[in-house]
Amino acid sequence: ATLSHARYGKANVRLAKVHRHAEDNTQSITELTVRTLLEGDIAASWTAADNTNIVATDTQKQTIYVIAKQHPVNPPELFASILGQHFLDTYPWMTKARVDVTVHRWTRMEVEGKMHPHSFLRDGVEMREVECEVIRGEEIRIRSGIKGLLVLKSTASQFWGYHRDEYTRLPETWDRILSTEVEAGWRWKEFENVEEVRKEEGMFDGAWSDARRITLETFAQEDSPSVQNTMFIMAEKILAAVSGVEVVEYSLPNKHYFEIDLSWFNGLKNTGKDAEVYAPQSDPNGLIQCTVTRK
Ligand SMILES: O=c1[nH]c(=O)c2nn[nH]c2[nH]1
Repeated sequence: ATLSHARYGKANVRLAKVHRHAEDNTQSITELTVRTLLEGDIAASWTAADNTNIVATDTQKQTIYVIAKQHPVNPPELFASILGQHFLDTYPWMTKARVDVTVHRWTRMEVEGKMHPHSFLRDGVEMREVECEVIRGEEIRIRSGIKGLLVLKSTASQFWGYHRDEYTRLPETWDRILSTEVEAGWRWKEFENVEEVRKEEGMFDGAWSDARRITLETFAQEDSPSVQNTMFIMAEKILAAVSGVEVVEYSLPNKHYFEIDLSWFNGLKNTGKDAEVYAPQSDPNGLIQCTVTRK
């Protein structure tokens, strides 16, 4: 048998970094979940039970804490690049470091009309994501994204004109509830090295807030003819807004809210334009995905 591919590391490494701003006596906090995966001259551990070149996953975890202490953890794209490069610089037999960083929300509290200096709330499970690959002798590849952003609109969503045959039961609709949990990603141009990532670090936060704003605004403002068309418009707008991004991807579940026919109850109308009480569906869900490039 042949070992065709091998990588290993530590997943679900959680850390929180407190930033103390002496200038205005406020503090902020960044909470991350980090995953590292290393590749290189490590096959012997799998094939010959020789662990000589294995940097223990615990060592990788300890390294994450040290690098988070010694370097900025924001923007997460820069932190992931620094961490990935550290592994290649420190272990010459490693050829690739994949570092994934998830940023959890701690939104500053507003208390008595003022932004509180050191209190925050978790306003949603929404996460900011970064996937970074640092490969020896190649450019740094970074993909940023949003996950878990749950949205719903109660109208201005349609779905009609689709193929119909003997398998089709779904009635066409010009007015439905639309809900999805946004999973969006944007792939950056390649970076020569960590220094180039650092030089352009200002664009990552802007891209994330542009992508989030565009997603929410487009979702709300489009009288959507389908999930397909609306997500394509979102992707087009992100490409137009963020010059450093080359590819935008969306994966949107269609989290259905079904109308409930109550006509069995003395003819009670609750479908079509009379629909008010709906049945939210945990499953199954539609799943609509796309990749949109500049050209
Ligand atoms: O927006 C939608 N796209 C689809 O492809 C689909 N299929 N069923 N409902 C749907 N809604």
